[in-house]
Amino acid sequence: DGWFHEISDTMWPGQAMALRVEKILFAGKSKYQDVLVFKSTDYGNVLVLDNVIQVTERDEHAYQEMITHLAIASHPKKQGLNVLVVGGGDGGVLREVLKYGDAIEQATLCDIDEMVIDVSKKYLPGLSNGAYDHPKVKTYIGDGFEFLKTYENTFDVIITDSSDPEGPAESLFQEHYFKLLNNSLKEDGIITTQAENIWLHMPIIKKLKETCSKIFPVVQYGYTTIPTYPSGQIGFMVCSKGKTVDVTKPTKKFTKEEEKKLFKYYNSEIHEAAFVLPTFAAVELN
Ligand SMILES: NCCCN[C@H]1CC[C@H](NCCCN)CC1
Repeated sequence: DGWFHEISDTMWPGQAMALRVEKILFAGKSKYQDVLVFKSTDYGNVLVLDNVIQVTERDEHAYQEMITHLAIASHPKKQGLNVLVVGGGDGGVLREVLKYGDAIEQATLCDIDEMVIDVSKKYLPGLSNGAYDHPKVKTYIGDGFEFLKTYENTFDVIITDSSDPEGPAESLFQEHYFKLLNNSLKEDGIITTQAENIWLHMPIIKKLKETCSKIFPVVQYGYTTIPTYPSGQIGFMVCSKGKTVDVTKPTKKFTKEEEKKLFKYYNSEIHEAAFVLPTFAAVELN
């Protein structure tokens, strides 16, 4: 019928986001998952993995900016930042990391699926926006879980930009992974992970917050609004290794002019507002 329907009986039963398809641009199978890219009539190009919408050109900033800046903008360190992205092969998070310019010493990305990086560069070039060719960027193809085991006390910020718990990213939701993250962080280090939707996944979010709270002194669930993810909202678990770090307050102050130039979604007010929950979620998570 010329429409893509994001149907999942397990992850979002009885509902589905539908996008009208103008043209299929790529359809293939990587070592890990089905990869589809189509040109939509109203949301730009769309990347789909195993029938789950990952990014659309029209609304991807809402996710990429918030998962990145809730962490980096609240980090106490302002120079020499060493940032790792686990997953995020589409390159959007990497683009956001580089907006800190000279404050970034090194930006590393580790994604398990090279096909995602290749098709994103080709069909959604605005996401990485050249980040993969930046001198401060290093890219690894591999399992983020294994990658982290080789780094101790190395990163100031680790962003886990993963797909859903069902599929190749399953291990990135387990307690052991958060222990690895903690071990790879320097003091005062901050992590953010994709942490699901309050309308659909309260049990997963609650479990994730409990798991993180065993390991990190600071654990906060913050969220963004985004039309093409199920129920139009998705959150991030933002944790700090430093108990005096308040991840709900940006320490990096951009001017209003800078914010208008740099971002489509993020600003210092929405940074704080992102952690204010509707009552049905607050009673479960606070
Ligand atoms: N760099 C952007 C990748 C974004 N990952 C996606 C985030 C949404 C998710 N499905 C919706 C999850 C439902 N709460 C798939 C992976």
